[in-house]
Amino acid sequence: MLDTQTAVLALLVAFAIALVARILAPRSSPPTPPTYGPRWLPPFVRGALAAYRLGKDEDQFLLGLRRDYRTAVWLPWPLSQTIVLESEAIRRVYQAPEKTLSFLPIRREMQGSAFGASPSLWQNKALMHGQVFPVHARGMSKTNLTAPLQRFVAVVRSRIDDLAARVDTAPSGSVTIKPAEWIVETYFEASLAGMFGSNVRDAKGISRDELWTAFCQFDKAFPIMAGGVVPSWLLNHVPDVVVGKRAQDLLASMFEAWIQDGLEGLDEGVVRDMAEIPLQSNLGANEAGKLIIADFWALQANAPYIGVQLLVFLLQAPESLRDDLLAEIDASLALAGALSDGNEPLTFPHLASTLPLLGSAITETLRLGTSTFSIRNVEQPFVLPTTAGEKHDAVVIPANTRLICATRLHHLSEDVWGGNGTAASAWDGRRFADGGEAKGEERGWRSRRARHVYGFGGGISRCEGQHFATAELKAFTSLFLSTFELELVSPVNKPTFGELYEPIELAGVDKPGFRPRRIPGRVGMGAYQFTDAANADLELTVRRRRRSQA
Ligand code: HEM
Repeated sequence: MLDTQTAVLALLVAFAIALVARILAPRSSPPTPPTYGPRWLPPFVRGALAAYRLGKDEDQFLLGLRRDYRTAVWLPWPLSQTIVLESEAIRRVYQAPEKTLSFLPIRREMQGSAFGASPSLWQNKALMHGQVFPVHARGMSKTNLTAPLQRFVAVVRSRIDDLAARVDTAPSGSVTIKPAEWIVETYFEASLAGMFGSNVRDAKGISRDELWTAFCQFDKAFPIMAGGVVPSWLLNHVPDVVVGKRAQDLLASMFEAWIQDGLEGLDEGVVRDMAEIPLQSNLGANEAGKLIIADFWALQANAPYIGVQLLVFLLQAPESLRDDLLAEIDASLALAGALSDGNEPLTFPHLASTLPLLGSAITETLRLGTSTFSIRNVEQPFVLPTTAGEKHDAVVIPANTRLICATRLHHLSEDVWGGNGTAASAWDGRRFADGGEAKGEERGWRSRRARHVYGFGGGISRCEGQHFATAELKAFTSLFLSTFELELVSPVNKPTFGELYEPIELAGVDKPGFRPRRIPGRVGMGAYQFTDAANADLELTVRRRRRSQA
């Protein structure tokens, strides 16, 4: 029989062995994210189901993913990527360096798959990584975009003058315009002149309408060509792609002819620098033309549509916000002074320092008016923390796979944006405007939160055009609002309202708000664009602004 002392000793030894065994035991690595869809279906059916549901209703699909899978989920072929769903996990992705989660190989590949560059250009890693990307990044800095911004503002001023002349000669003193068309066209023309100069169409004799049509056709095909979901053997049979590639050819030949003409009208800048790279590598003017299709597309595919949304939200916002905004704009324009000797006073520093409330409204519009799938190649296994209450405290995304971030979910998160009596889904133009100290807010808290909006994407793939785009939006909106009194013709009681518009809540407004219905299927592509029917329906009454006598 064992005495008590021996028994205690045996227990202590057993405990010590168990402890050592536990310490020495190989740690199990976190599991990979779950796979989308019911277990009993084969993976490709689950993948196809995910693709179908994503295209049908992006928001509903994404919100369902977060409810069912929380941090991340693997979407099988044809999507073949992990989708990251939670805010903290997305932040970790954006913090990761190129060597862990890479983007440059994808950016290079897109030059071929979406913009039509030949393999001799896009597969040339030394040329792309050594010249194209760094030259582009340098060219897109604010200091190198001074002249493009001046040209942009000059075209905006002249289009506003033309509209004002129409208003002045109208017997009623007002005209009704289709704002979605007029605003998009204004941004299109002004930013084209800004970045490419005014003569880009001339060498090939392409009209404004032809260029606009080519852009729309190319842009429609872009998500299919760039998405990498449709296999290449099928791609050239998709009708939108056939039309889009024809438009791509037209754009390439227009840019080619212009480049051969010495880029008439553009003395310097990022577009000229980009065109020089293939020329100096003896790849020819057509290749150079294809390279700058990327700039042309990036310039036009987002900013005009944010411009329309911003105006639609502002014109439905509480009157007090609009009054404060007009006062801010008047002060900014007064400080800038008039155009003198062709010197444009609306410069980057001026626009950045004088329009904080407009800046807040723009950031808020980016929050609710975009959906971006920042994409990465996973170079090394990447661990993501999960949220409280999940079965495991981390998941690992395996190497040699792809992941995308669902920024739309972060933008709709009540945990991040809710509280303060304003729902995350509501548009609040003051959300990022400081001045809440009297309500106990920390100084600068609101403007600091603007960094957490991912309308321009994030991390190593963040939009290189963000400064130019923000300046465009500030310049256009302040000149437009300071010249005219604007009123949206309410579509609310039209029988087609439900079909053409979607509801949106606006902070401080009792009645339901609306915005034009977005194009379905254009998922994760940045700014929402609207259906043609909604664009054609939306109307705006424009009259001269009456300034109150001080
Ligand atoms: C409000 C307007 C704009 C929005 C919402 C926007 C949004 C975006 C987004 C979401 C991305 C991808 C980010 C990611 O994958 O993480 C992107 C990339 C890019 N954008 Fe913009 N953009 C805008 C305006 C512009 C303009 C005006 C230009 C050019 C002047 C431009 C040039 C680019 C370029 C060159 C890239 C690619 C950067 C890269 O591949 O690393 N963008 N933009």
